[in-house]
Amino acid sequence: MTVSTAARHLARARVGGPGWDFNAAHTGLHDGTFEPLHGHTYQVALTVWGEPDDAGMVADFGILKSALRATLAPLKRRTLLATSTPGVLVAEDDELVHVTGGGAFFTLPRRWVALLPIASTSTEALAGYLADQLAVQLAVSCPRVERLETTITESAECAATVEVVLR
Ligand SMILES: Nc1nc2c(c(=O)[nH]1)N=C([C@H](O)[C@H](O)COP(=O)(O)OP(=O)(O)OP(=O)(O)O)CN2
Repeated sequence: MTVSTAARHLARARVGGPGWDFNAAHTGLHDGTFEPLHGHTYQVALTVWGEPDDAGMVADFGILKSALRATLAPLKRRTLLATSTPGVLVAEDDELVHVTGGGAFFTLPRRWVALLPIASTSTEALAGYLADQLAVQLAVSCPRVERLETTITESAECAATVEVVLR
């Protein structure tokens, strides 16, 4: 006997996880003060939801991995600096980036830095940055994706997840 159902299937596809690591430095802001600059080996994952197509896919894993890889590439082995932190001035010239505020003043070579238009480099903020970048890309390349979620794991015990609803 064949059992059929008219229920709409919302499928979830996931890429990333173990093996999707990148190293970066950052400094979190705690009570308005920068903590010392330090590094993490961040691990990332991307999950998408949507109704599968006739081939049974919500989005091709290959396209999802390419989008995730492209989004991570500018962050790898860089110092991640937020450019929209209240009370912190980030100024750049061709060679250098100068950061003033949060109880610190430091200068780094421009090529070592990824400037991110976010308010902090907390794990949550970084997950939100990735989610926003991926939402823009997947809205074009994966039109069946209705919702996405990025997770960044900064250590065995600390991770953050941000969700974006596309439509
Ligand atoms: N919700 C969040 N909390 C904290 C974040 C964050 O991004 N989101 N970040 C930090 C620090 O910047 C740091 O990266 C991690 O701190 P912590 O886990 O406390 O790590 P430590 O090694 O310093 O602490 P141990 O107690 O030795 O594990 C803090 N909080």
